[in-house]
Amino acid sequence: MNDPQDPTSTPAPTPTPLTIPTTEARGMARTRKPGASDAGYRGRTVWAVVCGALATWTGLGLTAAAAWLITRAAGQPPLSALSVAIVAVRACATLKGVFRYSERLAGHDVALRAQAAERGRLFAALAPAGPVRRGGDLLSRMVSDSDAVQDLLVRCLLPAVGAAAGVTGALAVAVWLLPAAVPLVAAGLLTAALPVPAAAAATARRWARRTAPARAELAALTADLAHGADDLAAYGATGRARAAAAGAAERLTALERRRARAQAAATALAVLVQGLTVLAVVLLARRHDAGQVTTAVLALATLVGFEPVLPLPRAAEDWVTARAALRRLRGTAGATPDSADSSSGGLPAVPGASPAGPCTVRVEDLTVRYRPGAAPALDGVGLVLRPGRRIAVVGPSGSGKSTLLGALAGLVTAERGGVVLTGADGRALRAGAGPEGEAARRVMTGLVTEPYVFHASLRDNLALARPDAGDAELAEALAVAGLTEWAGRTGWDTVLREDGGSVSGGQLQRVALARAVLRDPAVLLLDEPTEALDPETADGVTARLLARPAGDRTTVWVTHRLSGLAAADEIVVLEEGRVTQHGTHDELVARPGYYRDAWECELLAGGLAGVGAGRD
Ligand SMILES: Nc1ncnc2c1ncn2[C@@H]1O[C@H](COP(=O)(O)OP(=O)(O)OP(=O)(O)O)[C@@H](O)[C@H]1O
Repeated sequence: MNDPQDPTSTPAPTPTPLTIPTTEARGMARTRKPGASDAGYRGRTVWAVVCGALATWTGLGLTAAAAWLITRAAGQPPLSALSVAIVAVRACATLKGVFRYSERLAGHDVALRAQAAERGRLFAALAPAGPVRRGGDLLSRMVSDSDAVQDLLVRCLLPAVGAAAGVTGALAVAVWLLPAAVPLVAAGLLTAALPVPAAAAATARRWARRTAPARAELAALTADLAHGADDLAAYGATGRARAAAAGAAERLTALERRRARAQAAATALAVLVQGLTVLAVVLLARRHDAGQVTTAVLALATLVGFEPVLPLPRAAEDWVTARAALRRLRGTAGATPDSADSSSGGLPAVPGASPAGPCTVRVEDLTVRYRPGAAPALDGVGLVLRPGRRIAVVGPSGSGKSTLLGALAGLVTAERGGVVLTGADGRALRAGAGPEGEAARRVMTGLVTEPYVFHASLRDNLALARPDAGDAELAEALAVAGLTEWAGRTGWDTVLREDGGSVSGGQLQRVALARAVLRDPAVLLLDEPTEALDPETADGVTARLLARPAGDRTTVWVTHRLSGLAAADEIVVLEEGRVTQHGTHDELVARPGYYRDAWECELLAGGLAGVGAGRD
């Protein structure tokens, strides 16, 4: 989705496959020297700019020479008197085409390379943060905003250079032929080149503010239509939802039409200035008795000098959009772990770096309230999660389990207290937003948001969590999630659908789980990893998760299902936002309370009777 708060946000284009580098490509990317590619960009950009200017000047030369040739030829002079002009016309015509072609080639080449590099940088910045961002947002930034890098050069910089060349060329012709016309030509060209584009940019900003809410509304209704299609059909509400989306589309179209009219008015104004300037130049040349040839050449050179200036209002509008997109891209990269390394977050030792070695997590008086006045979702929770422990969090629905995991992942803001992660090196980080929180999230993350599969291959969907993972590690993560057989049938390189349409709910959940397992952070957070699975599969996944050698890794997982929790080192029971019980399975079933009641209910439900009998 686009950022509805950002007025210059543009709708995300049709999703294209999210191409995540394969192992080999990632290797190549690592070995490429950044300095070499930067120098390559600069060289190509300079070449595009030079060719653009030369194309404009040769175009001017072509018009001036042709005008001179035609008006001189009217007087039927000897052919030899025209030969230089004939050669000039041919040379300029050929060179103009060559320079324009070279400009387009070099410009688009560097723009597409820069765009690809920007997407690579963005991906590299986002991937280590783990599965904490929604795919739509990621895809929008990968596809839509990184287009801005391309637009900036092709639609903004090159037109601006062309306009500057046009202005200087036309002024040079005026200086050469009729210096008295210079102020007039300069005034006309600068009016079309400066205030008109500035006005167009201001108008673009104003209209963007008006269209952004309409676009956000349409995006939300369209997403509802796509993602909620089954529910809408089940309740006979598809027609209503379609009508609402169509209404939003019409409102947006009406606004866009008015915005296009404003854009056309800016271009028309520039054309009007062009016409008036040429007319004024002709009148001035006549007053100075400049002669037919001079008047014709001067008028046509002025006319052609305006040509590269006319696209400037459009370029100014594109500049507004591109700048906003670049700001968003910088914001994304700025909030990523790589850039977080440059910020201290008020901590000692290496600024912004994650704690090293085994990590201890202290949850101190954690109180979370989603709305002022509402009951707290967490109320003074205090816990110490030691390295290497496997800790299950259980409790009734709405007791605050997901909120606790969200707070550990730094996705939930605490009203009071907080979560502090301390590494073996003594370095402490507070979970939350900002660079410090990002650094904490690098080592304390996992499956904490709704599972999501990207429009990418199974391999790339997994590699999102660890781009440098080898095939053996990918296969191991899949095995823990119980997806080995499915992966064998589906194929590692089959593209999965972004909306999860090509995988079942349970498979989607397990792909996300495999991703979290592959990431293998020091503190692995899992929010109901077996939620969408049948009891037998869920038990298998839990058993494999708990059977993995823990080492120093702490695993915190939220679950409703108590089967298998005998293997957990600790069980935390949350009720109404408070920790009411804390101990091992055996300790908790021996005490009256929520855990024993829930355990007995599970046994009575029948599915676990065998497991319970086996244990006892
Ligand atoms: N985004 C939110 N906005 C407002 N209230 C919320 C939000 N998320 C959770 N809550 C409220 O906070 C409380 C705790 O919710 P939470 O999702 O953490 O519980 P839970 O134990 O994970 O529940 P479940 O087992 O049903 O997933 C609930 O009363 C819930 O309604």
